[in-house]
Amino acid sequence: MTMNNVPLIDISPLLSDNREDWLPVVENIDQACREIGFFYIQGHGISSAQLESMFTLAKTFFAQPEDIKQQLLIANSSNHRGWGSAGAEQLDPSKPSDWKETFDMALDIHPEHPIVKACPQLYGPNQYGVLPGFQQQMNQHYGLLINVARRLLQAMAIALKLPDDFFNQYFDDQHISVLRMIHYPPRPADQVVDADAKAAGAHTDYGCLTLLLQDDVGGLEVRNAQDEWVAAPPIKDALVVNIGDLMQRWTNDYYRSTEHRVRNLSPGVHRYSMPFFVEPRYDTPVSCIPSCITAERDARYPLITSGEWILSRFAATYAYRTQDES
Ligand SMILES: O=C(O)CCC(=O)C(=O)O
Ligand SMILES: [Fe+2]
Repeated sequence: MTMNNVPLIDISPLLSDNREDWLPVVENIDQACREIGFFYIQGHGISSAQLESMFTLAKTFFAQPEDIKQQLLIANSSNHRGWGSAGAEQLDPSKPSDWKETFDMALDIHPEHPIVKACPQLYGPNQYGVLPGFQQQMNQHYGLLINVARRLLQAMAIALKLPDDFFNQYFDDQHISVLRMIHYPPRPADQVVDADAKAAGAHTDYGCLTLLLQDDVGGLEVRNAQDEWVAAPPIKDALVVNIGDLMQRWTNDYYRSTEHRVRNLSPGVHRYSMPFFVEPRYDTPVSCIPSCITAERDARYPLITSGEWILSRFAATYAYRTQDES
């Protein structure tokens, strides 16, 4: 049976002490990764109240005055942290800019730390601004999400016949996962957009996995293996998980990094979402996993490090970076 829609998987058995209980979940995850590259998870253990509180926080954050947010401009950050204004990120270069503002944070590491010296484009301090409790709440949520991600990565390692900690060994205290908050405001009334404009253009994600929390507005669409755009509507308290390009490469294209987009929203509607981009430490060697090199499929990709890969993708996506470079 092939999947036309995005399946829903209860991952709570992954917390069982009995390894046998994990296997059906491992299989379901593996199948979803191979067939559509997208699935919903429930039973992830993050409470409804916690998820709600994050939307409240996002609304409060983005409602701050423009000049306060300007002080956190991501374009002024050497390591890609902070606020991005509407139009800064263009996911589909052939279409008018996405209409959204963003806030990115990751592990907060002191500028003098050796890893920051080694790779200053990906490590270093966050910019939080002045909103009381913001730093704590973001970091707390980041901690909850990385734990869910680690559970999924362990399940994938088992499915791919690797040691349990194969992926997680690269998710120690120096991984480069990013928690992003997104606000899609209504487009200005006088902005001319063509009929197929999107709130977020069609794209794939760069990293290993993305765990997405979306509000109840809807609009997320996923391109399935039959090349049809299918809706991935909000399911209360579920997270949407998808495979990114780096994991596709690591699995020699067995796991699919699937295109997705966000439909243009109705006039006057605000949408909020929070992707957590799960990315291993910058020096992770990514070469095709042995169980993914088969009689039918030779290794398709040479070795690359996670950091090289991510930086090459940043350069292609951000207007402010390409402007800097030209
Ligand atoms: O806002 C959404 O629902 C999706 C966002 C997304 O795909 C991304 O930021 O990579
Ligand atoms: Fe995405």
